[in-house]
Amino acid sequence: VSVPELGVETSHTDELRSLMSHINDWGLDTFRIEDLSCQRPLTAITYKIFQERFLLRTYAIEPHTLISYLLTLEDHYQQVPYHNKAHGADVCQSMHVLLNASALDGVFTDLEIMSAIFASAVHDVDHPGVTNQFLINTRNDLAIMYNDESVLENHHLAVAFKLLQADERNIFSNLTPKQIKTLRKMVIDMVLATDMSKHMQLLADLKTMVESKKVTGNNIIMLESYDDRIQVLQNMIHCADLSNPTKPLDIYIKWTDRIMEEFWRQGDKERDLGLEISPMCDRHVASVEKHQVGFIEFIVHPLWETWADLVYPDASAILETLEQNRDWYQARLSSPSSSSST
Ligand SMILES: COc1ccc(/C(C)=N/OCCC(=O)N2CCOCC2)cc1OC1CCCC1
Ligand SMILES: [Mg+2]
Ligand SMILES: [Zn+2]
Repeated sequence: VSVPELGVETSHTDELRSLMSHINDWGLDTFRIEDLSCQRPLTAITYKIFQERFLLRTYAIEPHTLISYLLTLEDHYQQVPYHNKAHGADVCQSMHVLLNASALDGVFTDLEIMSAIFASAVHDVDHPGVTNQFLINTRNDLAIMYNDESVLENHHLAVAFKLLQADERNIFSNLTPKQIKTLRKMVIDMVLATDMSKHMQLLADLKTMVESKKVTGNNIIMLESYDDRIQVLQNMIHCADLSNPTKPLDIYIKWTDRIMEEFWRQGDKERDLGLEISPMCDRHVASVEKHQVGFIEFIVHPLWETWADLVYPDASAILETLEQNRDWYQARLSSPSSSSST
């Protein structure tokens, strides 16, 4: 069974191929890839990364099996404003770039790298566009199923692994049982770490690691235990998940428009249900710029500053862009407020 060169059927092959040649660059325009890939950004990007890292050869993965899994995975992302297949594709590509930090050169095994790319691609599959708290407050079946604990993140994992059970989609069929066991544990640990309620603990542990950072002669980070290795991978997927404010401003603004629309639709549901409207979810009380400045000040910058310390100087340019973007939103705060999309 033959597969198209870029993994997806498109009439824009030349343009898509040229865009894909920037797969290793921070700030790749996921929205343009969404259009050029005929609405298949997750399949196109993940397929390219697997090829770029020779993972099909290393793990004897059939191209059509990988495409079949990725297309089905992509179809299981819901059509919600933010947590859709474009976000999955964006986090996957961002993780791919973070893994290339020179401070991490040769640190992770191929299995750990494949686990990280796979975890990123699947990390929000079947996201319903509402928060864990909303699912808990409305006694949603998912909250009942997962006893209010990391409800969404447990669901994303269950869906991702269930899709692997079909032979024609089982991309890990040629891994040894031990490899599959290790990959499954690492993917679970990484996706569960994208639950925002784990943020403070993750960041505290990362800071401790940075303070006691051990490096080799040429500034490569030394990670001896599984706990140390998975902690770095968990922080990487968390950084990738919270990377929108570190991207070129025009791309960041598009992500802001999407997350706000998703939050406001949740607020609309809460209003209709007579529930208290969650913070930032009331479209009639919008302060988009203020919330983004707060998000960067209290969550995103502390995380990325610590990450930039760990892999110094690899993430310095990213931190620079984050600070410029914060200043841009800050400046709009003091001037007469106008919608963030203009
Ligand atoms: C571009 O703006 C944003 C991008 C991403 C995110 C978040 C929180 N991503 O976190 C991953 C888990 C997640 O999505 N959750 C779990 C907690 O509740 C929120 C939904 C928030 C953003 O902006 C928010 C904050 C300031 C105004 C709106
Ligand atoms: Mg998530
Ligand atoms: Zn996410």
